[in-house]
Amino acid sequence: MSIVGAVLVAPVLILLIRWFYLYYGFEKYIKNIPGPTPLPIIGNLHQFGAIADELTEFLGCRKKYGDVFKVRFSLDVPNIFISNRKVTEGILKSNNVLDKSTDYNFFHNWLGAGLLTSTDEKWKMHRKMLTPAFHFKILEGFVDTFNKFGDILLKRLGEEVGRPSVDIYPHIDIIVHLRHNLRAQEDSNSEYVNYVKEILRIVYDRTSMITKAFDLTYLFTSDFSLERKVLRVLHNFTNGVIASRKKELAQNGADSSESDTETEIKKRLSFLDTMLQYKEEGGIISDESIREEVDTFMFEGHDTTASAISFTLFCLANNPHVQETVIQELKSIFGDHKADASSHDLNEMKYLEMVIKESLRLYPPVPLIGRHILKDTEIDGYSFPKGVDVTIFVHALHKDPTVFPNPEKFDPERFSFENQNKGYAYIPFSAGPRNCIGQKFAMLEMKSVISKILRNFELLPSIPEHNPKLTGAIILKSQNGLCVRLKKRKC
Ligand code: HEM
Repeated sequence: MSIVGAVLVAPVLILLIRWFYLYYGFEKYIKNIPGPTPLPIIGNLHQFGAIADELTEFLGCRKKYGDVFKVRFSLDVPNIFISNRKVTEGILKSNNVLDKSTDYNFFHNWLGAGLLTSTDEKWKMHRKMLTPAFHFKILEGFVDTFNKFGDILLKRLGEEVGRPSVDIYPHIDIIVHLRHNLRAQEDSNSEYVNYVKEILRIVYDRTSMITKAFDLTYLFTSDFSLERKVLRVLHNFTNGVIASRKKELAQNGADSSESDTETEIKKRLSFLDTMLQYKEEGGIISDESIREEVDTFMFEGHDTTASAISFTLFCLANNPHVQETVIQELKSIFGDHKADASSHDLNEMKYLEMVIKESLRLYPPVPLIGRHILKDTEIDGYSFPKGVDVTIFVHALHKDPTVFPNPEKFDPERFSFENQNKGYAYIPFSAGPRNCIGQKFAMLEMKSVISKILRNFELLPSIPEHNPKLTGAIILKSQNGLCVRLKKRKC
């Protein structure tokens, strides 16, 4: 063999040896777990990467192999998919399984080690520091802001009245983003929003496409340079938000009397203030860490909430009896008054909360949650050896017919007062120590936006009938939009 031939063959041989070594190393512990047969080096990437809709493929595996199955996406580690409630509980409750799975590494260039992606002491410290920013009393302060942006949304939706079919998602998406981000409001094309979409697409592709999954081959794709450009814009943007807030605090002080606009900025960024004050008082947190948290919250707080609101509106449009019951509840709270909802009013919307919960069951905005196993772990007869990734397959977990009879049916009564406790069979906000820090905030915002829309518009099924095509392994979306019809409500 020539020297050139040897140079080309040697790396492939090394990769093959490494793959077989790791494959058999893990396989002896997880051979009782079924799954599709992998190919050397690329594992099962060829089976998932080539199709646009991984979620459907995973559901296919769930059907074929059961509620615990294995897949190999990466060069090194198997990924065990779980939609079994007992095993889910064992994983999410464990203090030994707090690290995120290998896939989350693709977020690092953007989010660094923010709350979603960080581990160990840094995560513990930041979680403790940021938890007070989500106290009920602080959240109450956001209600006026929700109302203000709800009014902008009503104006936009008013222009769609009478059309046979309106995709509701882009309207909700833009309002949720704008509400979180003052500077995006100044940018009518919302460059920031578009760049967030682009980075999510890049991260998603990296989790599923052979050419993009490996660092070495990724270097030669067009996404490599695009990602750098997108990150420059996103990080500059966030740094700008932080710098202007720092300046305001320096000029006015946190407690100084403020104009309406200033108060609003402060409310919207109160978790940022928490970090800036912590630093001011001598706490150790770098500017880079603050930036990572702001990016993390902007991501976690937007796309999830926009997805949840849009799917709930779609469910309401297609379930007129449920919509009517929500309207009766709203009438009992507001009577004939046109006033905006207060935080007390939002807390009274018990049936609407059941509706939102049922929508989060059928359409969980985070359909997959990943963890990395750091210590050999045994749960309910399954071995999870150190080094494997596990994925809690929330989308499938939520359709367990033993907990949710007739699981495809939209039925808010499943969450009535006496039916509240679903344990680990229902986890739209995850559960255990790494659950969603923003869940109460999200529920308040969802109730505010949805009740405002329903008080002004009747939601009807679109013409022609619309069937969403679910997609998205990071955030659940519909490939063909979420279409409804809007009619001005007379009451
Ligand atoms: C309907 C809306 C929302 C849903 C369904 C949702 C769901 C989730 C889920 C499933 C996780 C766990 C992710 C994982 O382990 O990979 C999570 C974590 C997180 N969420 Fe949410 N979320 C929502 C809204 C929000 C909002 C509004 C915020 C902030 C304002 C937020 C901030 C976070 C953060 C920072 C984490 C990481 C927590 C940690 O690891 O300590 N989320 N969320």
